[in-house]
Amino acid sequence: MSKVTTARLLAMKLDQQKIAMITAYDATFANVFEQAGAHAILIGDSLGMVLQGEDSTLKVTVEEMAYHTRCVAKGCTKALIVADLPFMSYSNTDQACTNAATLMRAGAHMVKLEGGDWLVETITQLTRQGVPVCGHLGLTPQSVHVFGGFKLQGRERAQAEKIKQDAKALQAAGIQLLVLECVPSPLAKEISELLSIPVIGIGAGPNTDGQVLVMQDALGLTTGYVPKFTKNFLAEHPSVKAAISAYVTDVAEGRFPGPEHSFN
Ligand SMILES: Nc1nc(=O)c2c([nH]1)NC[C@@H]1CN(c3ccc(C(=O)N[C@@H](CCC(=O)O)C(=O)O)cc3)CN21
Ligand SMILES: CC(C)C(=O)C(=O)O
Ligand SMILES: [Mg+2]
Repeated sequence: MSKVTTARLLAMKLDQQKIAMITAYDATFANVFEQAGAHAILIGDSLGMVLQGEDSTLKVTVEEMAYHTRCVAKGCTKALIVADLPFMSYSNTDQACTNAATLMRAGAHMVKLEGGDWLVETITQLTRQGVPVCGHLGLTPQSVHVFGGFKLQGRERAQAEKIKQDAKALQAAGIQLLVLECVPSPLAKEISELLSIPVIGIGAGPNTDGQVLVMQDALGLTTGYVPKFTKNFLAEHPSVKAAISAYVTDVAEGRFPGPEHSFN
């Protein structure tokens, strides 16, 4: 596999080849995952939960994200490296630019931020200044206390319409990738067809342009409550590399996610 760029991900959407993304937080796993064929590696602020043991992502700092981004970047030569801007690190355009610069200097190729049309100006500025941006809609974990828990989003008609409008606004502002988390499968399908950029789902059914999973979930290591949209690929495979290769091919061939991993 040659170097993955945003242009390559767009070409994959047009060719109906599914994109496989997975989180990683260090050089060792990032390297194994890219060898296993993952197209993109996400340094997710989920590290607050899976590495730090917190019950939300809210305490994660830009410095912590930069440290893990540096670690991942050392282990990767091919995958697209996407880093989350953490909670309250992009409250205004200047703050977003400063913090995005820190993550890009740490080795990210793209930054991800959670939210809808209120981010239009921020996305416009970031992209103008050379920072590729990934959006994140649906269940945005940084808003867990607004939602009252990690709950499915977009079930009601008005809520679904808002997510759709936000997706269009973010695309118009310049995002090159969108993560759609925990929404009904038909809504995710509709948004994936509506947008020209690739849409990566998690708990969003099989009809998106790709999938993302938290690595601890994909390897069956998550303690406590395991979200229904995850699958332990290590259960049926002899090594971490084989497990993630299976994830990549199951996504490519439409075997993952199945109905048991999706909300209808
Ligand atoms: N291990 C792990 N996996 C993740 O996917 C993940 C994290 N951590 N931390 C950051 C966020 C939080 N996420 C979560 C966490 C829990 C649910 C969850 O419990 N979902 C319920 C849906 C409940 C409903 O029906 O509304 C589920 O059954 O999956 C969803 C997303 C996704 N991200
Ligand atoms: C669950 C994914 C999409 C994420 O944002 C993270 O790992 O932080
Ligand atoms: Mg995140």
